[in-house]
Amino acid sequence: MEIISEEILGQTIRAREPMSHKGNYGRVCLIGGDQHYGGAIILASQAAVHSGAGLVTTATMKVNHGPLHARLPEAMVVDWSESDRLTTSIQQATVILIGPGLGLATDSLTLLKRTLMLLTKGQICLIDGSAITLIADYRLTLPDGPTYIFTPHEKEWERLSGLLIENQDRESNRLSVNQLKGIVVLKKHRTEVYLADGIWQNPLGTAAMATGGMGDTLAGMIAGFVAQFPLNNAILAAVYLHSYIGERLGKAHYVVLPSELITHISSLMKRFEGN
Ligand SMILES: NC(=O)C1=CN([C@@H]2O[C@H](COP(=O)(O)OP(=O)(O)OC[C@H]3O[C@@H](n4cnc5c(N)ncnc54)[C@H](OP(=O)(O)O)[C@@H]3O)[C@@H](O)[C@H]2O)[C@@H](O)CC1
Ligand SMILES: Nc1ncnc2c1ncn2[C@@H]1O[C@H](COP(=O)(O)OP(=O)(O)O)[C@@H](O)[C@H]1O
Ligand SMILES: [Mg+2]
Repeated sequence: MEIISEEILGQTIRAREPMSHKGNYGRVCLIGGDQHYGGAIILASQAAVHSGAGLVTTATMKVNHGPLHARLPEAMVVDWSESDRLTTSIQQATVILIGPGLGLATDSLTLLKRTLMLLTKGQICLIDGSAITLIADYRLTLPDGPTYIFTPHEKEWERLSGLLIENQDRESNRLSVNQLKGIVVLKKHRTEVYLADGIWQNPLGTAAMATGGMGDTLAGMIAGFVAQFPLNNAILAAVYLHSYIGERLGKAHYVVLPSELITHISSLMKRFEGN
């Protein structure tokens, strides 16, 4: 197992080409946020925009549209029950993130199944939060073609892999990840990233980050990073930077609010950008 270091940031985050435009920085479609968990998809969307994703569309329950737009006018919104618009948004996306605040209702399950069916080769699909629990509970199979990134916390990983938290050692995790045919970011105090060809551990992070919405924020950051940068490095850099900011804020704050962490992403990306 290798340890992620600060160099990953300069190796991954590139200075922008002067002649580039928003279309060069990825189209991210985020799907989630029911009547109880609108905050989760708002945080994920903010994190994707602040990480530099070129175009962000958020498909969420209609009740969340006003709150989302009030905080993040940069995002486009789609009513997740409008199936034609949703289909177009998914088809046009280079990166799809599904799960933050999606909930476990029948409509959420239907939405997840429909999203999975629409995915095509070359797209990157991040699966977080409720989407992980639904895939585990209903044993959904994922179509071949897209690249999948799962971002479970330990309990979600227990549901998905069948490994009890106390049995989640690296060898057992590796075997389960291999069966999933995806990348797994196993979130905990020292998050582990299971890539196809190696396991990386995040050396950063603090208990000041143990607050609702922190994982939704990471999911949005990873979505923004993989929309712009090469896959494996993008995941490692997003995981590292999320905790780097969390640790810094944690020195002066008892608890780090995800919405505060998000406001620091872009300035730190600028500080660490490589040529
Ligand atoms: N503002 C919003 O809208 C927010 C919306 N959210 C959305 O809510 C949805 C449900 O997600 P969820 O994570 O809150 O609930 P769930 O999947 O039941 O897991 C909790 C269970 O797992 C256990 N557990 C064990 N180890 C753990 C670990 N390392 N990290 C965390 N938990 C661990 C834990 O143990 P316990 O607390 O009982 O000790 C408990 O039994 C999802 O869509 C998410 O996006 C949230 O992001 C919050 C902010
Ligand atoms: N004690 C801790 N030390 C380091 N990081 C933590 C700690 N507690 C939580 N985190 C981080 O916060 C995030 C929590 O994710 P998750 O449980 O999915 O939150 P939520 O679903 O509420 O957004 C993960 O990135 C995790 O690594
Ligand atoms: Mg979560």
